[in-house]
Amino acid sequence: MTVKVKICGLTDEAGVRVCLEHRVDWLGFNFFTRSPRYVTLSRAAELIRLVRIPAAPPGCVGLFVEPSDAEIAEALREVPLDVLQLYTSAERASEIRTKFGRKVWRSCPVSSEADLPLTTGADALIIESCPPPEASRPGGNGAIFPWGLAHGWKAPAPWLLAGGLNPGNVARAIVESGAKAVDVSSGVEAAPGVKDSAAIASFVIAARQVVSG
Ligand SMILES: O=C(O)c1ccccc1NCC(=O)[C@H](O)[C@H](O)COP(=O)(O)O
Repeated sequence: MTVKVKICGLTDEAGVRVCLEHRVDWLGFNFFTRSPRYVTLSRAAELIRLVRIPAAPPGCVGLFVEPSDAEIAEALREVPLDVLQLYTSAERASEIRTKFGRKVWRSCPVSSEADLPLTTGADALIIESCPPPEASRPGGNGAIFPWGLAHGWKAPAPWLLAGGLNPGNVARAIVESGAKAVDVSSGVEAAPGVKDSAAIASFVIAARQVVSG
């Protein structure tokens, strides 16, 4: 089975276009205002208009950190998001899923086997490393966790592996974790918030060379 790929934190047309060329499965737009990858709702909507052209467009994912209902409602009014990626508790994720009738992916910080969730109110889970103590944001820090932790995990939902992946380590990460889908942001950038088209292309090619499951 070909591994699916999400490229997160897109901010410009060049990044979106290289994702389309390489048939990336999901594009991520970051609505956390303190992120170097933050995009306004209108900018995300503008970029998404570019991807509605192909016959099989990628899914569009909006990333939120502890969002209020009002924040989600406004985003959904302005941006045609397929998925809400949430940094929040399982209970709040489930509540948002019910309230807004939209697919919800919950980001779960993992540093040991005990952190791997066994239940979920979400449609999918993104498992990634815990933020370093000095971090100013809960994700997008480029930190990794021991990928092998996920191997025997009885995941309660489909899941994506994230955190510190890059073109040079993604193949090994897939093999060691057994992931069927991967998510990257800082590992395909030339500088925080500036996507590198060549790195995006190399990442997708490297991930898809691995046969998972
Ligand atoms: O990227 C950010 O600045 C960010 C801010 C707040 C919450 C999450 C954030 N990023 C997470 C992601 O972009 C991805 O979904 C994923 O975790 C990959 O992160 P990375 O380690 O940078 O590849």
